[in-house]
Amino acid sequence: MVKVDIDYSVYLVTGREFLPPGKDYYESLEESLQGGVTLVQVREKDADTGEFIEVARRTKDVCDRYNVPVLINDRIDVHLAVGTAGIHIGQTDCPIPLARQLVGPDAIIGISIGKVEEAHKAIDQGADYVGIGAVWPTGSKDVRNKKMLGPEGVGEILDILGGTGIKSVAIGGIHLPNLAQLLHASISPISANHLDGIAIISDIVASETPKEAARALRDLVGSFKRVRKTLPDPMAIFGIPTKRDLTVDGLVTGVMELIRVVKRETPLVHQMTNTVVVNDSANVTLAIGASPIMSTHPRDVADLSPAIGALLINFGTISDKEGMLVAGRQANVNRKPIVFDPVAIGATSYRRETSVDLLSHWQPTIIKGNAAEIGAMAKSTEVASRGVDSVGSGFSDPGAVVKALARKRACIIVLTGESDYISDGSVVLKASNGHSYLGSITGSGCMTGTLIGCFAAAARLDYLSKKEAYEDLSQLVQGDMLLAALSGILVYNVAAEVAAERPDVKGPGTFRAALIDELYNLTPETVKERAKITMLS
Ligand SMILES: Nc1ncnc2c1ncn2[C@@H]1O[C@H](COP(=O)(O)OP(=O)(O)OP(=O)(O)O)[C@@H](O)[C@H]1O
Ligand SMILES: Cc1ncsc1CCO
Repeated sequence: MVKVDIDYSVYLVTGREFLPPGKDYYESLEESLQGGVTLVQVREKDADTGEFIEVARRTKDVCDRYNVPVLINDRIDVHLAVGTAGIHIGQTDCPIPLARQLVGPDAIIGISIGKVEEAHKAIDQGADYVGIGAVWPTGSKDVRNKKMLGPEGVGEILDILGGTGIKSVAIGGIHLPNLAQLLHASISPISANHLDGIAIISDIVASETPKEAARALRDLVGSFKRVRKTLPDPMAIFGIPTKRDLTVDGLVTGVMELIRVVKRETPLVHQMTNTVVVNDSANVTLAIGASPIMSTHPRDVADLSPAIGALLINFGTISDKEGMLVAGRQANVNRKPIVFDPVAIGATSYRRETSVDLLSHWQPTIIKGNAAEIGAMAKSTEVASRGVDSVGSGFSDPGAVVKALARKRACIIVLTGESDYISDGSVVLKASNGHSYLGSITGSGCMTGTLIGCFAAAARLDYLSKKEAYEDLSQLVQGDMLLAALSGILVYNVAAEVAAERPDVKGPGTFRAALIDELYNLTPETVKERAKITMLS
């Protein structure tokens, strides 16, 4: 098989030590090939040379029957003896230039990399593919002293590889439940380069049913790669090929429709939020026509996940981390949208660390924050915070900030303030409704997050009910999440304007009650009349 024809989608790395008791290695291998493994690497850490050659030879015999190439881990002599397709080497093994001299131009050479500098070196030295990892902690390799890359770290490396023709697979801690998260969140921010596949050991080798295990992984990777090829705009984060009308009028019509969907479907919105706003958030959810459930226990949130329409994670009083880890992961598995509100993230190192931890466990759909919070997420020093509040005049170019962060985090970004900015990494919207009273009540931003969650649930239901909805196994969420974010922002701010104009509203206290009433009474037509939206790109 020539190099360019090699399919890296599901790259099995063997490990006889991981076989379930009583399972024969060759039987397991054959079943995994039947399930759709596309490439095999023989990895024998303890075998002596004679045994390694024997295992490699028999592995190649089995793989030849499925037209699947075999690579050898580390041992160029074993590769030469058996005549496999190539080798895989580590950073401390034989250097690529010397290996190339030994194996010749037609053999595949792949190398493990975990850093940006190693990616540059692999390019310079002419690697055919790189194995990027470890993405997450893994039981199959000692990675205690290695930095876990997470999907975002993989994305940074993919940007370096973009346009070079070098293929890429990710490795380390990859399992079916986190695969869609990995594929989606590692799409590189600048060049929209994506993984060519995943390298898997235990999920296949340790399985009693390797055929089914391999098939499930292959179907998901295959679905992802197929869809990425056909996207009209690879920079649009969620890449949903719906016929979105990208004009201000089209967006407003979409918002009006989502308001109706919320009222008609009453989606259940699971909220893990802070103790300051929990009651107000439940009330705004009811006022708009959705149904709130506030729950934090890890077992309870896992049980709830299949039934909810969307999940809000707001770590304002930062006390339910365990539950947040479980709820977010389950939301990804069940393909439910997640709105993440990293309240006061810039204020303490504990909050920053918690955010890193949460976001390495699950992929958010929408991140919403004020200027200080979005600034901290973007590692910008332009805006300062005072506790939960943002201080100062904000970003000089807020549109550019939200767009870049949307690409970096592979999700929708919402920046709130006097004007709000929303981006999916491609489009940038500015929404200028609202009232200064919103800055004078506590939890104003938190309630915005709640409403965005309600509309994310509605957008998903709306998508699933339509004829053009299609099944993509790798989709992390379904539905127009840019529209959901815009809907939450518009509805909240238009209701605030109407409330503030009421003669009985004398200040923040009466405003707070009036705001819930006006959310309850709000019609799609009022939103259309008052919406102030500009499309910045
Ligand atoms: N001066 C203002 N004029 C118009 N709208 C505003 C103003 N201040 C805030 N808003 C609106 O209020 C909502 C919350 O935004 P804000 O940036 O105040 O959140 P926050 O600082 O996170 O709030 P909190 O920490 O109290 O939850 C957004 O929908 C935003 O558009
Ligand atoms: C005041 C406050 N403190 C933690 S969360 C919260 C609500 C507004 O963000």
